[in-house]
Amino acid sequence: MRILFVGAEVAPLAKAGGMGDVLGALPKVLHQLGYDVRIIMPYYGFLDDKIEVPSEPIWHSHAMSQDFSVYQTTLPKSNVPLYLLKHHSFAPRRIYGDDEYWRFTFFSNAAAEFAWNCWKPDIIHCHDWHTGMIPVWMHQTPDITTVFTIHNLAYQGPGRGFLEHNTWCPGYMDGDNSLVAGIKFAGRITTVSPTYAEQIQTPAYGERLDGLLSNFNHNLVGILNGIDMELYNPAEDQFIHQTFTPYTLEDRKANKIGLQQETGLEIEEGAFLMGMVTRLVEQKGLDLVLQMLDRFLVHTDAQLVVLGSGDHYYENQLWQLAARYPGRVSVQILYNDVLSRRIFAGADVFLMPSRFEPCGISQLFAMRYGCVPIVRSTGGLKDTVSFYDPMNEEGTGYCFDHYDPLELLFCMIRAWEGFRFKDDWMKLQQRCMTQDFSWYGSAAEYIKIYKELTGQPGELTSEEEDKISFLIQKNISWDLNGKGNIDENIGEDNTEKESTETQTVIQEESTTVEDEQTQESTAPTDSSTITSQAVEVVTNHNAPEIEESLSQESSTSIITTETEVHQPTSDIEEDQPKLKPRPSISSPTGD
Ligand SMILES: Nc1ncnc2c1ncn2[C@@H]1O[C@H](COP(=O)(O)OP(=O)(O)O[C@H]2O[C@H](CO)[C@@H](O)[C@H](O)[C@H]2O)[C@@H](O)[C@H]1O
Repeated sequence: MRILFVGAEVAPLAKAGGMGDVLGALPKVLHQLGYDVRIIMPYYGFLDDKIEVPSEPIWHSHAMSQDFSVYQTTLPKSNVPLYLLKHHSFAPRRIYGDDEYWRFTFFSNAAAEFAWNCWKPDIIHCHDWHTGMIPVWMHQTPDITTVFTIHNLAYQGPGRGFLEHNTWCPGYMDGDNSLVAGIKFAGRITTVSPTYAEQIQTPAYGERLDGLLSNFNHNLVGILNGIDMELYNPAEDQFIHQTFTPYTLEDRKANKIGLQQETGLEIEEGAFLMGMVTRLVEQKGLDLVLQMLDRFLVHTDAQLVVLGSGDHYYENQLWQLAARYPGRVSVQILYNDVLSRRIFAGADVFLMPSRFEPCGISQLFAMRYGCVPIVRSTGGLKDTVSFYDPMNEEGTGYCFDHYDPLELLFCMIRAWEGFRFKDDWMKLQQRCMTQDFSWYGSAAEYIKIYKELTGQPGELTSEEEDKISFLIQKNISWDLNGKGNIDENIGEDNTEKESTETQTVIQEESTTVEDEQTQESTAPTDSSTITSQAVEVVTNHNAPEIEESLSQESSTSIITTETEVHQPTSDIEEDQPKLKPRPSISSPTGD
């Protein structure tokens, strides 16, 4: 089956938020499971710094009276073919900007031409408003069907008037803007969590489309996002101060100290350190934080580090907060992947009190790095963070229901108290870190949809089921993807060799990013745990064959990785100063 992903962001090459994470990870997993999946994205001006692209394009054509070319390369750390669509409007070194309606309408149009005339897929998987017109155009192409994923209903794209003026709106087209067009004409509509799929059918979350979505609910399904567990692995992450696993949480402390040092916070190992990594927009619940933080800080030893950029209103408010609490509140107004990882690895808790949240990826990264989430139970946050019950040693985070500053305050107080019970806290962190946030389970749901839409039974083969359960086991067991010597237990395995190669590459880059800060990059392991988990893994009778077929895939991946792994992950990030110890308030210019 041939699947073409079309989207504006693809991590680690071009990412402004969570959609980029999805397009950078899900295709890799589908490819690993044997599907011919490819991605097309704009050839942004900053991509040449991040990836090697052949000098000759593979195809030329035109759309909306404009010429464009397509270049072919590979998604970093994978064998997934990646097509880059080149046009002068994408030459500026940014993803979004004033002319984004025109640019992305053009991008969709050119991607449709590509699918009709260059590489014809069975399925086009479209993402957000940027690609909403593709299902309309494909409506009369019977051998190409579409899946349309809504990452955020709040952004709906250009209206009907703009679309009619700039591109082809066929007579049968119906819909007021590009997002609505996608909803009405897609073969299947998906959104990124089951709870959000329910919520958007109600006036409170429907962004005026609740009626439409209720009408289409037979065609709407919520599939939870995952994360790239390989790229975000605290046991191997060379961008953090000290690698660690759930079984070596003592080592995590070095990350807390390092974070306090480089963000200008008081160096206090016992302080309750809260982190936020977020776009600074209304959605993310910043007004709740701003309303109650004074009260919390006055009565506790808490510290807060915020990394984000977005609305000036929130930037200003956060700066003022940092000015009132020097050494206790640090506000970093920038986009920086390295610092985000260090916050996940160093903070004790992660704040995400969102007004609404389609899924949320940041809380998944936080849990993966043992940073306990404090969330409002809405959308995907409700589906991914479970209520912490210390008595029964269950749950993974602190949750509150109503969008109310006092509820957030109580929740933070509970977390601050819980933090004093060190043994329980460590178990809570371990539970967070051993959740399955991989893409495998969700990829299976997408595969079923792709199959149904192409006229096959909407179920997995037994071989696919075996492979997926093996891979899930591998991800949560902290051995195969960590530094365990699992190869002694299940046949031939390239894991160790690969990690050494990857480490060398990343270590080199780490030196540049950290400005000559030297670090010991040991990956601690607990051999007894690893051995017992290894025994668990080998009980899967198909494990050796599956492992062998997968190791072929991943060993080639490493080779393609070398040039790309070490690149900065955002177009915005590269214009930012390198990370150094800094005072607690930073301006966008880094002054
Ligand atoms: N200043 C900064 N520096 C470095 N990294 C930063 C950053 N600001 C944000 N990020 C990163 O960007 C991503 C944000 O993803 P989220 O899913 O949490 O929210 P977002 O609203 O962008 O995504 C939307 O799409 C995704 C994907 O479907 C949904 O999960 C989500 O609910 C929906 O709102 C994370 O990887 C985070 O670490």
